[in-house]
Amino acid sequence: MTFLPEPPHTHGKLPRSAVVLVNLGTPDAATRPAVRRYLKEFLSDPRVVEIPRAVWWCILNLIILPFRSGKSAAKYASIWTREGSPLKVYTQQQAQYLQGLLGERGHDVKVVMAMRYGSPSLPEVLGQLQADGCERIAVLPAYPQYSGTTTGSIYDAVFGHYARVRNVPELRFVKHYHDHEGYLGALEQSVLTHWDANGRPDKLVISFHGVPKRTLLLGDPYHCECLKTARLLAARLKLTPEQYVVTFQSRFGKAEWLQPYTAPTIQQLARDGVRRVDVLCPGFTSDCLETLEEISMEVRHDFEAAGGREFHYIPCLNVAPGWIAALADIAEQHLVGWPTLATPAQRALLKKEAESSREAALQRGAAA
Ligand SMILES: C=CC1=C(C)c2cc3[nH]c(cc4nc(cc5[nH]c(cc1n2)c(C)c5CCC(=O)O)C(CCC(=O)O)=C4C)c(C)c3C=C
Ligand SMILES: [Fe+2]
Ligand SMILES: [Fe+2]
Repeated sequence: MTFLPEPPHTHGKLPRSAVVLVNLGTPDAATRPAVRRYLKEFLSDPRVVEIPRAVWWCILNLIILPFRSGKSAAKYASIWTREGSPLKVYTQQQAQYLQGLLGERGHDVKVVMAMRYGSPSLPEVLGQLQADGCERIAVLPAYPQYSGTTTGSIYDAVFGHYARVRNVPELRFVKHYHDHEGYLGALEQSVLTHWDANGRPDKLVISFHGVPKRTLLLGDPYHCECLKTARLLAARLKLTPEQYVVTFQSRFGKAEWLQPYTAPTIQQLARDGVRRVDVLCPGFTSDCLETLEEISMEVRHDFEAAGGREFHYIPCLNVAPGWIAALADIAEQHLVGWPTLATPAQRALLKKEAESSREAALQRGAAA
């Protein structure tokens, strides 16, 4: 075992703190080879698929990758933007706005984003932070609900990277924020804004990404955290149990996943005469393939084909100001005790930097 080379040490240089916002990852392009590369890395993770390795290697390489890559690439093409994959574009913007807001709150903290699969990879980003002199790192997964398949896997990748590093920084990990006031408040605000503009549905469908049911039986808290998010959000929206339903989407493979499944539930609602459904996906903090294609295209079509009249997809939190404020609150709660608070002169500089980064982001948005 050899360790990675250390960056040169400079005496007297002030160590900095950093927040790494980590999301799942996405292909580099909406093409068959790029999607195949991404799926191979993602689906080879033993946290994601818990089948004996030799058996899974055969299924993955001989069946899944040859058949799924092309189909998935076509789906990605339907949501791709000029700037790239929505998941990556939003995560990048969130990191930028978070850096700006933490700066406005007086913190001298570097905020960067990383992807668990694909690029920019965790080893790449963590290596760069070390080169930049960051000796305190807070890892902030983009998943409000903890699951071993997602958050647990990010932890693995961080530990795996530092297992190869001699001078390991001080580390903190956000585990979950499924019941965080700021997160719930941002969700509530996005639903109310949608309802103010469009009226209310007959049923609100709160759809989370599924996981195999086996993981729940083996102790993964994800299902419980999803139900808690939904219950707390419904209470804020003053919904009765008849006015909303919690479902699980994106089933993969033949095994049973968490139920009820989103698509069949929504089809049944249409058959039962429910005229309008609104769908919210609070487990995703950025819009992505699973929301923009699966929910807003496929499930919308299923609902309408089954006789439903009005289907509304309520977008993810993305860069909503309330969400960026919640991210800043969550980050601050994990920075406690670290010397991130700047002097008045540094604060003025941070404020100026935040303003120019906000302007640059707005100009990029206007140009896109
Ligand atoms: C095979 C098992 C899978 C598990 C378990 C799983 C859990 C899981 N995933 C997310 C969030 C996202 N998943 C996304 C895409 C996606 N997910 C799987 C499979 C599992 N996910 C696949 C094969 C794919 C790729 C697309 C496809 O071919 O269908 C995405 C979107 C990525 C994007 O590029 O836009 C997200 C986000 C969570 C939160 C989760 C468990 C809690
Ligand atoms: Fe997934
Ligand atoms: Fe999907």
